[in-house]
Amino acid sequence: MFSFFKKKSAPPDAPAPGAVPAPVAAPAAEPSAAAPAPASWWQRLTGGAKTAEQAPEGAVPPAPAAPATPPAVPPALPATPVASPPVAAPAPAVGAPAAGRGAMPAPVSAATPSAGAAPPLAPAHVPPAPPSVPAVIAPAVAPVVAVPQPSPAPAPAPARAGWLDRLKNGLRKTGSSIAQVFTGTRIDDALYEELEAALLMADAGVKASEHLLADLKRRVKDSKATEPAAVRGLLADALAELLRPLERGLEIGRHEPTVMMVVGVNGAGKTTSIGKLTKHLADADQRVLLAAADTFRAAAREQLGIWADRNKVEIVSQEGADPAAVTFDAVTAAKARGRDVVIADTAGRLPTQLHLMEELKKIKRVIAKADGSAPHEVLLVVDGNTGQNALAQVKSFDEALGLTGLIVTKLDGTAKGGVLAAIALWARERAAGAVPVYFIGVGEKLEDLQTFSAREFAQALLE
Ligand SMILES: Nc1nc2c(ncn2[C@@H]2O[C@H](COP(=O)(O)OP(=O)(O)OP(=O)(O)O)[C@@H](O)[C@H]2O)c(=O)[nH]1
Repeated sequence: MFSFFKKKSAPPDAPAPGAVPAPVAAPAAEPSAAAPAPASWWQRLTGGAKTAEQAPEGAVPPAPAAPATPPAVPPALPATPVASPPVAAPAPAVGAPAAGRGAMPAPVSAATPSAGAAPPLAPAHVPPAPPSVPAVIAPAVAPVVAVPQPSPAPAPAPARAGWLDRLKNGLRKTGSSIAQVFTGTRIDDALYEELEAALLMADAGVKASEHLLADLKRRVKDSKATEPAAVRGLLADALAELLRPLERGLEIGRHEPTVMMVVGVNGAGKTTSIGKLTKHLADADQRVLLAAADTFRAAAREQLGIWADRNKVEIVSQEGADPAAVTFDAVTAAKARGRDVVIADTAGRLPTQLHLMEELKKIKRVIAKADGSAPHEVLLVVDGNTGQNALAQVKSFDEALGLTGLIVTKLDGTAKGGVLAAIALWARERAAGAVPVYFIGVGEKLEDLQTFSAREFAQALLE
């Protein structure tokens, strides 16, 4: 079973979890500091917050024309929202009852969008009614929230074993694997030198390699270890400790909707990761709306459209439009329709392409005009194959946009996974705190997007 999200911990200023009421009639208004903390997706799932306030897709108005440019100020009603044509999608039956996951019937009351709140924007296609809350996990009691814990046990559950093997195989693809260093009989300078070389080969970089070696020597001394095999265990501890600040679960539900902006260089795996993420969100009864903010590359829009069709979620997409305008309309529509999550897929770009980086900043600014608290996540997708270059990308995109999370892809095919140690070391010095690695990609299949566990990753790197 794919375990994707952790239960959200209560925000520091929120009332005690038990006192958090399920938002039974949440409007699409921007959250204010004084408002009670909204329930997480998990809370809504277990607290039954999906209620009649949801406008069924049957109430979606027809598609008008798209704006040429993003509005300068956030209008209550966008004058000309995006009309995105269906992307080779068979139109699902409008108003059809939800099938599959839930035991409870889909909402049937079609709330007509109010004239003052709902923008007349239409999605590329209208998915069936949202899946209902499975009865088996809908207790009426207030939900319990818990802080995500790093997995303490090195022995993975069978479900994780498959992808862990792929991760290990990928990370093993170096001529001198780190594990080989510990096959000798003595702990001496030669062992440490070999280890440093192996860490550098794994693209941990000079600073992180030196940090790990110094930490390891201290641990060896403290534990009075005498066998190289024991040193390997101590290195796993040191690495897991270094990586731990990167381990944090993605929270959904603090905002309605949670708006995510996904950025990265060309081919990093943005669209694929969005597709996988969308699938898992949809499976968790989250109503997702995608924004195809790569408006110039037809293939990019089509690829996202295919994921939207597959997952039966809405997409806002328009060829040649301003990416910021498309994103603005997507956020506005999601707010009006009470969607849970908006994910904006942006075009790939190098951080050195300054005009394109300016475009990303503009998208971010315009999202904030549509929803003052958004974007709630600015996610950078980096290709693990790029090694130290991934660190450079993280730094550059962070400087331009202020990242809130990372997705590191293609770790199934790289020997350069050590770069995560370099990212972790950099994150220690970051004024705004560590940027978490929400997910890692270990293949092209749906189940190959996994949550990041510092301990598991450390073990995999050292095998
Ligand atoms: N092996 C492997 N391949 C991946 C992974 N994630 C993505 N890919 C592949 O990487 C390629 C590029 O992925 P895309 O999702 O198109 O990348 P993108 O960042 O959206 O690309 P642009 O839109 O051109 O910027 C595709 O062939 C994906 O299947 C992963 O974790 N492992």
